[in-house]
Amino acid sequence: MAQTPLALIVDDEPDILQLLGITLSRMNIDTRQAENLGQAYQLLEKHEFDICLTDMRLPDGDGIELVEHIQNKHPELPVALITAHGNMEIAIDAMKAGAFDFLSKPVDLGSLRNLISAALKLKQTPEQKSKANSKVKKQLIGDTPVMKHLKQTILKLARSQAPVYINGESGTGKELVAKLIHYKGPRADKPFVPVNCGAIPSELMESEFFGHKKGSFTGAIADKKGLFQSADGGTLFLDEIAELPLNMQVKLLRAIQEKTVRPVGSETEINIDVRILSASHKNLLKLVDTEEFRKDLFYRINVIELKVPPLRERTDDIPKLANYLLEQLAKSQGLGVSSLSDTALAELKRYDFPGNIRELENILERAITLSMGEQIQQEDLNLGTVTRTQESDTDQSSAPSNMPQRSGLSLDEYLEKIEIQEIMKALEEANGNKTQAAKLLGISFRAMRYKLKKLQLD
Ligand SMILES: Nc1ncnc2c1ncn2[C@@H]1O[C@H](COP(=O)(O)OP(=O)(O)OP(=O)(O)O)[C@@H](O)[C@H]1O
Repeated sequence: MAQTPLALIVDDEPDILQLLGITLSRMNIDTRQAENLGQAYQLLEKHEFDICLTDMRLPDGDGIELVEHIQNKHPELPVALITAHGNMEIAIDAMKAGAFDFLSKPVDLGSLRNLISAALKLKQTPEQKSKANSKVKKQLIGDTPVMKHLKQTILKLARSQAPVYINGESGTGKELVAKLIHYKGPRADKPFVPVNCGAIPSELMESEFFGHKKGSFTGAIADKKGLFQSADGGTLFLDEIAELPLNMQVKLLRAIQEKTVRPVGSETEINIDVRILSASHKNLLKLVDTEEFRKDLFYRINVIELKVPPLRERTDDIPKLANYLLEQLAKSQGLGVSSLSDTALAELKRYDFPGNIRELENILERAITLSMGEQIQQEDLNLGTVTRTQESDTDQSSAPSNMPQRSGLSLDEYLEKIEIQEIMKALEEANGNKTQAAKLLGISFRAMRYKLKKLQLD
């Protein structure tokens, strides 16, 4: 029979200790209680706990000290902080220090139950772990020190409920990192819902995120669940979060803080339990400075920031990554696995990869076709743009050698010509997919649509 879980609760108010003790025992959880840090440290030495709940203010210190102590001495033990209502700053500090989650006073029973069940799931059996792992079809390849560190951080963050903001250039693997954080954590058996914030037309955003009632606007022919509800119990991944219009940022912040949503046209709020992961290739802090991104939302989603390095900063990963991608491509095309000649590999190691791993995938896919089943040669890679042997490593703004001639054109006409050339190139690389092409160019989907129209390319 499975052992009854054991919780450590730390609070200097005997009434609260008693209340939490009774509540947890109704959930079949045994408790040990401490009224201060000193007692908590002693109990931690004596027992093997499954979860710890601590108040912030204690007679001999604060809850964050306890979080830090547990991080150092018992890193496997999930600890949650109970904070005064609305004190988000402390909750965020606690999560930065390694708290698994937080609860606001007065403690809501539903939230407590969700928190406890997520914490207990961290003690997964090896079978449960491998079942969850099998849901991520792709692996994060890379053995360079930065990638090793990234993989370790992912495992650590998977155990927490803290919001994580993933920053990195287009195609570096931000979505893959988000998926791994979800599937390696206690929410793995609930949905992972990715959403590209730049691809939803602004007039539909509220209904997409929060759902709508039938008849609430023209076209609302039936009730519709929003993305938050679809992700309930799991993770909502807000990709390209910098593209959210300001009015939507306010609504999103409210939903995250209150843990409720109200579908368009509905009178009632619905409770939701969703972990928020977000990503962008832009510098969000700069957008906060220029007031294009709300500071309060920035601090709420950016409790932990994770950087995914560009491929050009870890060229030693290229051989392994290329082989892995060639295997994946062979599988999806039902063909034999191609290999790369030494010169082709050397050429890849010199290339700059502005589109990172997604670009490497595209290059290899094209090269497989060109090599017609033989070993892939340097010329099959067709790397038309500048490689790092031709230009210095640091000068990333250098122009490709196939720039159009300016002769006779005004500056505006010339710039337009370059714009058309770059857009066409990105569209070709993305096989005509506008969302992906926009990503390669580092612009929003809306900006892409606008440019295609303006330049009469659509
Ligand atoms: N380290 C890696 N190992 C193996 N495959 C990877 C790795 N990183 C990324 N990929 C693959 O590269 C492709 C692009 O990755 P992903 O979509 O996660 O990037 P992204 O940073 O979210 O891109 P964007 O900013 O354009 O949304 C995916 O097919 C992904 O599986």
